[in-house]
Amino acid sequence: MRLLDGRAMAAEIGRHVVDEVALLAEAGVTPTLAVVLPGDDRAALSFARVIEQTAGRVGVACQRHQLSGKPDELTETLGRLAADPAVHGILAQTPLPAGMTADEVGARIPASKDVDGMNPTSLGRLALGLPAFAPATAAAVVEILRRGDVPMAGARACVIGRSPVVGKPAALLLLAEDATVTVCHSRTRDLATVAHEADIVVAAVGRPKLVGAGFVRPGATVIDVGTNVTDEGLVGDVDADAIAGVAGALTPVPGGVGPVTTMLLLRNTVQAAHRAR
Ligand SMILES: Nc1nc(=O)c2c([nH]1)NC[C@@H]1CN(c3ccc(C(=O)N[C@@H](CCC(=O)O)C(=O)O)cc3)C=[N+]21
Repeated sequence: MRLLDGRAMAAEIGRHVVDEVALLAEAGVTPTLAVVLPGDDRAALSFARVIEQTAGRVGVACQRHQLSGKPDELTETLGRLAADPAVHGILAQTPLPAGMTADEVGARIPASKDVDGMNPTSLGRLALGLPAFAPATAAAVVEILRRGDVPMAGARACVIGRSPVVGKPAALLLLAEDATVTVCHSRTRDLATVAHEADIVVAAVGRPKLVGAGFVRPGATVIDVGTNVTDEGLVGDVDADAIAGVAGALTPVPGGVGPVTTMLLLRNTVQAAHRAR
């Protein structure tokens, strides 16, 4: 089984990001990303730290806005960041405060700063195949397949998970690459059998080690989007040991989708800064 090295791919993308940052610096602009943490969440906090570290390496400025979980505070913060000309990109991390939906939150992020593709307009444009910022995690899935030379056109892809920030946009992006896409979720009957049909399996459900050997057709490519923070550390949605003898290729956790997601978020921020000039 081939391992798809997300760290190496992120480093390669990062070299282009650094060049773009240098062009902005000549114009006196520092690309700036605001990371909003709506409440207390381990996965969200560790993502914020990873973003800050990576941003520092490529020359993107990062602001962390840690909130207390109150919906009003989130609304107010997003309004302020939307109006601030020094902020080029806004990431509102999930999980969101209870009772708030991703589209409701996304609507408060102007499309021009919507570097994680949460605005309903961004998602609608994605669905229509029009240019828009795509959610970074979903974009990372396709970026890894492309850089890993995994053919998408005509391939059968199975996306497990239908969240607005990962599963749904990943399905749209795979469709735009001419894959034949099946979207599975918690109510799917015979999930393993459906996944077993696929050439590409994308696991984005947030259930540690859900995807075992029975889900994977011999030689299939498996993209593990899961970043479950457990007592054993960071664990993916895929049982890597169980599928090692079956899959053709796999993204490891850590070191797979995560680093590419982070770099694409920064690339989007730099692009937003370019467009704001
Ligand atoms: N609107 C929104 N968009 C997100 O993309 C989003 C979110 N909300 N909420 C939280 C989760 C979590 N998430 C991670 C991304 C990368 C790593 C990452 O780079 N992890 C490293 C390991 C880091 C470590 O070792 O701690 C890796 O996989 O190699 C982790 C977690 C994005 N999320």
